[in-house]
Formats: sequence, structure tokens, C-alpha cells
Amino acid sequence: MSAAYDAIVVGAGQAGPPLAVRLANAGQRVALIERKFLGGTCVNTGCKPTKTMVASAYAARMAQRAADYGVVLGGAVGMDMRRVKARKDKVTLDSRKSLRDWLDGAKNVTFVEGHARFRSPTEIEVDGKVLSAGKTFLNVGGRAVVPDLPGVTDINYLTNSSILELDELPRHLVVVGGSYIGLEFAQMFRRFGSEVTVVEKGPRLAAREDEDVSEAIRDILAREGIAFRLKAECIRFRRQGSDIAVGVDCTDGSPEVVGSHVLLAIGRRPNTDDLGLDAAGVETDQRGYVKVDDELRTNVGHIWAMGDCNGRGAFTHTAYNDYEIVAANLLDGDRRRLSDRFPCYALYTDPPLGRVGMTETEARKSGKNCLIATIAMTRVGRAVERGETEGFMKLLVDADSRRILGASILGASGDEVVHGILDLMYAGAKVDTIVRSVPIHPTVSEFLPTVFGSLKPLT
Ligand SMILES: Cc1cc2nc3c(=O)[nH]c(=O)nc-3n(C[C@H](O)[C@H](O)[C@H](O)COP(=O)(O)OP(=O)(O)OC[C@H]3O[C@@H](n4cnc5c(N)ncnc54)[C@H](O)[C@@H]3O)c2cc1C
Ligand SMILES: NC(=O)c1ccc[n+]([C@@H]2O[C@H](COP(=O)([O-])OP(=O)(O)OC[C@H]3O[C@@H](n4cnc5c(N)ncnc54)[C@H](O)[C@@H]3O)[C@@H](O)[C@H]2O)c1
Repeated sequence: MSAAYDAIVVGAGQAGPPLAVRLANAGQRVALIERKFLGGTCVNTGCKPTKTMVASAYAARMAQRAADYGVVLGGAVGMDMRRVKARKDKVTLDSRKSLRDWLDGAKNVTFVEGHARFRSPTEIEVDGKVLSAGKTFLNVGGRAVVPDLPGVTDINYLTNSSILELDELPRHLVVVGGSYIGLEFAQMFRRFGSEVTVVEKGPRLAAREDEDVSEAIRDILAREGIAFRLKAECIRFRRQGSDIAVGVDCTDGSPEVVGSHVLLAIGRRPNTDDLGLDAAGVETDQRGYVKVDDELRTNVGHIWAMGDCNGRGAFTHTAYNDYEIVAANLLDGDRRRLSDRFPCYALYTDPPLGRVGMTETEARKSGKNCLIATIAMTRVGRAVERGETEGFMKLLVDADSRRILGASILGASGDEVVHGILDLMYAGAKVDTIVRSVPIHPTVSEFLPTVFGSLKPLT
């Protein structure tokens, strides 16, 4: 028995549900298939739970620093990890429920629970039931990489999913991987009161960023008491009583770090290995990401791939934008393109790093005639008033076109401030526009005209 639809959407992450509803509202019969939780990674094991816990960690930090602000607390600051978890669970469950309510209210969308696998280019099997459709949209996301490192199967390691289930405080959390996921969890648990060591195989943290940004992030986190073991080449694990010994073989320091818990945060892989893509003839690259064109179409004309599984973005906003691109082209006659998008994201350490466009390293490699300006957050009045003066801003401009090339804003509200720059880039405006703007005082953003006004050649 096979059920026929106009469209099948596989995966209810950030792109699948809105596309299913748009197609259904346009009169198409749509099946939306999800094997686990509505909302996918972001809602259940990614952005939402982590940023909710980052908020708890910020509150803990402010309580620990209360005396700096003249606030007298009744006693020592402590954590109730069960309440931290309960708060996080509520935010996640509320979000999942509101998505469920929205989909329940959508006409023409059939929600199918189970694991989807292609049987042919137009047929998908879910728990023995076959669904067919003229168009299929993949939104299957990704999962944590579990490396094939010696001893890894002998220990109880944590990933970004299982660490969210902890309702106790790790005595010593060893975080393997010093990038976005690792650093957010490292700072969070340090603020909750754990001893934390970050083990990174590369020579620096967040290696996609400029070296000065990586250094500043490391300094900020080290001042909070996080230990780092960089250039950790031969990582291996062994049990030591109830603890876990992580072999790091760094060039200096002890060859082992012994912790009570280990978090693996060494990257993500797409959920495309168990999707039967061969049966559909859909091509992937060497790492398993589905190959797509500028409109997110795969090599099979009636199959599209959106979100993390296409390797063209790794964020919630890029997955959602993929939905917008597909919907615009299919339903609105609006030729939106992947190549219209500027890279942008934030790292939610505190202070956060807001990023858009090129890094300084990329600007140098571009061969363009570039201008650069920087300012330390110690010079930003609002940051001083808030007692949050760590970090700096770095801005890059094309000297010939006077268009903004990129920005790294590591500092108080850096994740928000960067949007003023992002908006100008989308507007195609010259930097002179912002130099003449009159911003509100006192804000962190008010320094943008001043900094853009002090551009120097990038030598
Ligand atoms: C710890 C962490 C923190 C993050 N923080 C941020 C952040 O602050 N900001 C940000 O922008 N991004 C963040 N991200 C990244 C963000 O979560 C992802 O980029 C985003 O969720 C990708 O959405 P997606 O729709 O592509 O896939 P997903 O959200 O992963 O959804 C895919 C869905 O498909 C389902 N699925 C997979 N295979 C099948 C199948 N065969 N059959 C049926 N269903 C299937 C899965 O169960 C899942 O529900 C974070 C990620 C992590 C891990
Ligand atoms: N704020 C955000 O938007 C946010 C937050 C978290 C995650 N994410 C998304 O999740 C994705 C994955 O993040 P991630 O931090 O897991 O991966 P990543 O690919 O960004 O970084 C992995 C890190 O692990 C290191 N590494 C790799 N193998 C190792 C090994 N064997 N031992 C030690 N270190 C090793 C790498 O050198 C790198 O520094 C990101 O690309 C991002 O898109 C986004």
C-alpha cells in the first residue's frame, strides 16, 4: 500500500515545518516525516537548551561578581542543577509544543512519525509504509561526531545531547574540542562550579576565527579558571576508578588529564548515511553532505536539501533561510539564491563573538585593497558602565568600493551589535552611511561610526 502526496518533507528541523505549511497553504498535500522530536537539533539539543543554560551561567557569574557592583548577597553562591535543568527543559518543551500546535492546525499536512528511507527516487518508506510524491525536501540535519579514538567505547562519554540530561554538577568536565560547542559548554559548566579542561588538537581555539580573536577568547576563558591543553595530538581514553583519564600527549604539561566527565565536541556529521540516498540517486560529497545548487536543488531535479545536511550552512538561521529560498523560487516566482547570503553567526561565550562576512585572514587572501579598524572594549563607555570590558571590535572595508567586507565583535552585546553592520551589507550601503549616522548614547553600537571613521590601510 502506498500513500500519494504532492510533496514529502523529511525532517522537522528548522526548514521542514515552515516549508510543509507553505506548500500546504498553496493547496498541496504534504507529508512531514520526523523520527524523533519536532524542532530538531536547535529546539531539543542545540541553540534553545544551550542558550537557556548560558543564561543560568550568566546569572551565576553575576552573583559571583555581585560585590564588584556593590551588591551584598546573604551567603555563598551555589547552584541547584536540578532547577537549571528544569528551566531548560521547560523552554525546550514549550517550544516543541508550540510547533506541534502550529502543525496540528495546518490543513493538508500529514505528520508521519518514524525513520524515512528512500526506496526509489519518488518513494520513501517509513516503518514498512510507503509514501510517494512528485517532490521531496530533505531537512535531516546532523549529529555529533563520535571519533574512533582509542578507548572511546570503554568510557561513558557525553555529547551535546546527553550533557543536557545531567542534573548533577560534574566535578571535572574534560571537553574534547575547542570550538563553538566545546567553548559554550566549557564556560557554562565552569560558571556552574565544575573544574573544566578543554582539550583541542589544533594549536588554537575557534580556529576559523582570526588569531587575535582566538587568543582573546582563550584569555577571557582562562581568567575564569578554564584550563587548556592545545596541540593535543594523540587523544585516547581509559577508565581510572570512577574517573576518566584522557591522554593528550601535548608538547608540554602532563600527558593525561583525569576528569569525572568527558564531553565530545569535535564537530557534526550529516544524517545522510541512513537515508537510502543511493536508491534515489542523490549525490553527496566525501563527508556525506548532499550536493545542492544555488536554489538548494540536488542532482535529482525533484529533490531538494535544506539546512545542515547540505553543508552550506551550519546554523539555525541558515537552515531557515534555505526554506525561504526554496519557497520563494517554488511558490513566489522570486529568484532568491544561496549566493545572496552573507555568512554570519555568533559564538555564545560571555562576552559573545558576533561575526559577519570576512575575517582579516580572508580579507588579506582576497587580494582586495582593504581597510581595517579596531577598538578595545575598554574604550566603549557602555561596556565600562556594565563592568564588562573584555574583547574588541574589528571592522574590514573594501577601500575601492567602500563596502563593508566583514566584522568580528568580541564583547558585550557583540551578537546584537553585529546586526547593524549586517543590515548595511544587505542594503549594499557604503561605509560612509554609518559614519554619518547618529546613534543612541550610551550603547555599544554607538561606537560603530567612530570606529568606521578611523579606518587604516590593511598592510
Ligand atoms: C549544542 C549546539 C548549539 C547550537 N547553537 C546554535 C546557536 O546558538 N545558533 C545557531 O544558529 N545554531 C546553533 N546550532 C546549530 C543549529 O542547531 C543547527 O544548525 C540547526 O538546528 C540545523 O537545523 P536543520 O533544520 O538543518 O536540522 P535539525 O534541526 O538537525 O533537524 C533535522 C531533523 O531531521 C530528523 N531526521 C533526520 N533523519 C531523519 C530520517 N531519516 N527520517 C525522519 N527524520 C529524520 C531529525 O530527527 C531532526 O529532528 C547549535 C548546534 C548545537 C549542536
Ligand atoms: N553559537 C552557535 O551558533 C553554535 C553553537 C554551537 C554549535 N554550533 C554549530 O555546531 C557546529 C559544530 O560545532 P563543534 O564545535 O562541535 O565543531 P567544529 O567543527 O566547529 O569544531 C570542532 C573542534 O574540535 C577539534 N577537534 C577535532 N577532532 C579532534 C580530536 N580528535 N581531539 C580534539 N579536538 C578535536 C577541531 O580542531 C575543532 O576545533 C558548528 O559548526 C556550528 O555551526 C553553532
